[in-house]
Amino acid sequence: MSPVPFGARLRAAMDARGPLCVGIDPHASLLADWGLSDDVAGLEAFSRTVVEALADRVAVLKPQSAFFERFGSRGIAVLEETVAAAREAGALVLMDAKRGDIGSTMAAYAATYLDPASPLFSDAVTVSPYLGFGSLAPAVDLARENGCGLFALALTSNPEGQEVQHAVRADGRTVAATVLGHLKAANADAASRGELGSYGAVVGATLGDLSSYDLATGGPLLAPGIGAQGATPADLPRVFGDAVRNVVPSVSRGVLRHGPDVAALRAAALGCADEVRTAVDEVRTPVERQGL
Ligand SMILES: O=C(O)c1cc(=O)[nH]c(=O)n1[C@@H]1O[C@H](COP(=O)(O)O)[C@@H](O)[C@H]1O
Repeated sequence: MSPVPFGARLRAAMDARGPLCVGIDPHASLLADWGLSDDVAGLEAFSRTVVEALADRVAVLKPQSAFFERFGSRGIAVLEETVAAAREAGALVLMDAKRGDIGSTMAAYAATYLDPASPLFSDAVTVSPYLGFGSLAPAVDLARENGCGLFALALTSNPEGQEVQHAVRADGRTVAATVLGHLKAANADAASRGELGSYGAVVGATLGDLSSYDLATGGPLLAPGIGAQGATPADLPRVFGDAVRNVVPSVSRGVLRHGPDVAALRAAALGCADEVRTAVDEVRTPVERQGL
């Protein structure tokens, strides 16, 4: 039997738990604020607390691999435990690794995150299309095979991204629009079935008006930048327009700063998910609001 596609699983999770992704970003400064040591023991305590607080109630958890990798193999071991525990508790895990390389190497990255036999197997992974979208083909294929998803960097939340992503090609399209076009093609099958696609774009919530871009890729739009980078849930309709229905807002420090108290972490995440729901409801028609 073929696995349920990631897009369908994500839609179900967002409907059930609210449209929110919380990042697990164990910054050294957060470890200190939580009274934890800046070492593997601190990393482990931090990650376990976030999973305990949120994995059974938010739609998506997004461990940021860099903060685990900085502790070497023992940090990766904590990452493995974190992914497994979060999935076990019912969250979808989006590994934030932003991988990208030539196709033959990309196949190994794809196997790392999207092969069920891998200790880092996740529901989805962030990828960089800046070696050419076609170089991601092994990840696109493996994701399809295993019911996983990808989130390709299209319009990132950081201002430096513009020099690459807004660059205009010889045919007049921007680089970012080209990435969005590839994702739309990859999601076409799911769209023809009326389902959310499994191939997402990363589009920063910090970017202001994006009406010059076709964000209707048929897939999810991961929107980092809420909280510490200055965007708020109320900004989402203005930034994403009608595409806001497919937005998965992502917040890391804005929620994590409420730890280590489990109840406070939960309250922060659920409060944020409620704010997102309210903002998204603004652009829904009355018929959609009644679920008709
Ligand atoms: O792919 C991402 O998640 C990502 C893309 C992007 O454009 N901007 C961005 O901030 N991120 C990640 O989202 C998280 C943002 O963290 P906060 O600023 O603390 O909410 C970090 O882990 C970033 O690496």
